[in-house]
Amino acid sequence: MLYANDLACVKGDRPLFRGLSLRVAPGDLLRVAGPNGYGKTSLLRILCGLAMPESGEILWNDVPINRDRESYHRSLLYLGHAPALNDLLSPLENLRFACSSGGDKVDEDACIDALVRIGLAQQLDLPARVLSQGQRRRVGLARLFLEADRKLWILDEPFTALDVAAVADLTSTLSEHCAAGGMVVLTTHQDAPFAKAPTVLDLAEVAC
Ligand SMILES: Nc1ncnc2c1ncn2[C@@H]1O[C@H](COP(=O)(O)OP(=O)(O)OP(=O)(O)O)[C@@H](O)[C@H]1O
Repeated sequence: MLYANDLACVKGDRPLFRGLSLRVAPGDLLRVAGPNGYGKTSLLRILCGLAMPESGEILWNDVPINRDRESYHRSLLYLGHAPALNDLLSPLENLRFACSSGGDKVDEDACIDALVRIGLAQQLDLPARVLSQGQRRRVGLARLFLEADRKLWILDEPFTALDVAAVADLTSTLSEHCAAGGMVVLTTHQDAPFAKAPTVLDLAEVAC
């Protein structure tokens, strides 16, 4: 379970939010909402341990995340808002690199299956620089099929640039992860067709 208690965040000299607490239990899908610049990405990076809050603490299974970062990061998959691709590498090479740098053993056939499943069968060997924005997004999202054993998925704008069918597919994948006892925290500015509406945390309510 992920638990954040009384978080405050300051960027530069500007306080973004304070008094923010949240709890994400197995099966939960939490949508972090709020206008541009209210701190959604900042919060997700804090929850991942990539940035420090001004105050407050974050616990994973009752242990502060900075006390056992390795175990926390083994349970976590974070996809940032911009697909981090090397333009010179193919989708397959990018996916293998992303998985191996995350510490996972990389099975080439599984990577190919994941890319085919996400709709990139025709683009497996193209350099990433020629991919469309939606295809670039899909390369990153293919990790979801490879890392389902990571309980907590933290996803920044995962629906951006996806077409209607891909949005529906991703919605199903996220729902299935939660139904299997996983947890999802995401940001999005668009409505996605979840069968069960996510819990919403609106940063406008804790903004400074
Ligand atoms: N290093 C920094 N120094 C100063 N300000 C920063 C820094 N990093 C982020 N900010 C500011 O913090 C605010 C929150 O940024 P953040 O990316 O978390 O917002 P967001 O809610 O995710 O926005 P969007 O909906 O546009 O993606 C913005 O006003 C941004 O300019």
